[in-house]
Amino acid sequence: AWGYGAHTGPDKWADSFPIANGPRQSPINIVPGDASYDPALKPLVLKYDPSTCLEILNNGHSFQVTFLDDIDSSTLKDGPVLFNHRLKQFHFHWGSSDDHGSEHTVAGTKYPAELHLVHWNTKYANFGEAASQPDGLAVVGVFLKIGEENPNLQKLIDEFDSIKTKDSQCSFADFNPEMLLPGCLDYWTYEGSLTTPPLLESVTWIVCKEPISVSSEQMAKFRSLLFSGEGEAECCMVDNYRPPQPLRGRTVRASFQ
Ligand SMILES: NS(=O)(=O)c1ccc2o/c(=N\O)[nH]c2c1
Ligand SMILES: [Zn+2]
Repeated sequence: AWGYGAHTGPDKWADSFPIANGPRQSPINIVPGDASYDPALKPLVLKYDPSTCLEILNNGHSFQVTFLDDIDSSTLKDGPVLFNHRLKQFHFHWGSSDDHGSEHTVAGTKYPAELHLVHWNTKYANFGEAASQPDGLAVVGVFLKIGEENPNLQKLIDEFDSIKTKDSQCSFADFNPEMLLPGCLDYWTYEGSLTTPPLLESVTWIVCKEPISVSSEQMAKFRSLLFSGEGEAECCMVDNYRPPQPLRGRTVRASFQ
């Protein structure tokens, strides 16, 4: 099975998932100077309902908070997308130290972590269907930057003792992911893919320019989660990021000047 280790990591994914070498893979290095400002891009409209928050889990690749997506209560509209999208889950990617860990980079700058809010286009029946369509998913990426302790991230960290090992989960309610968004929703957008297998080329990426804060101590708590399952040799969940992939002629648009 795929992972982030020497024998299972990103350089090996193409063996089982040949699309890894496809024309619209993610993440990418965003070069602000090369991005083209598009005045036609609308402001992002993110409306999240905390009552749709279901559980927090460790899936062996990251930790994830999943949402009830059977009605239009937590949605993404406008921005670069033409249709309404529903929030399915959010998760993170991070490094083994504070100087790296994000998937996207900005002019080569690596952030210590990156949040992904995963939404699916409601013109399709469900996430699985949407994930196989070129316009099926919209993922909002938010960078984490070392600074003040983030009380909203702390609400997630406080659950980590219950989800330390692979395939553990616990119920988690009334969390509003809006609290994890930066104040300014200026973004870059481009057509890309899932950054983990199956690496499907179905994602409109929406990467926020402004990071949110996380303290170094909070990042250390992220690194206390385990890739390994209960009763297995402990393997710290760190460096669960794919490095930037070739742009292959794609245009990155900016919603701001
Ligand atoms: N890391 S990512 O591109 O946001 C992402 C989002 C949703 C995903 O679902 C997946 N398998 O079912 N992989 C995956 C990666
Ligand atoms: Zn992700």
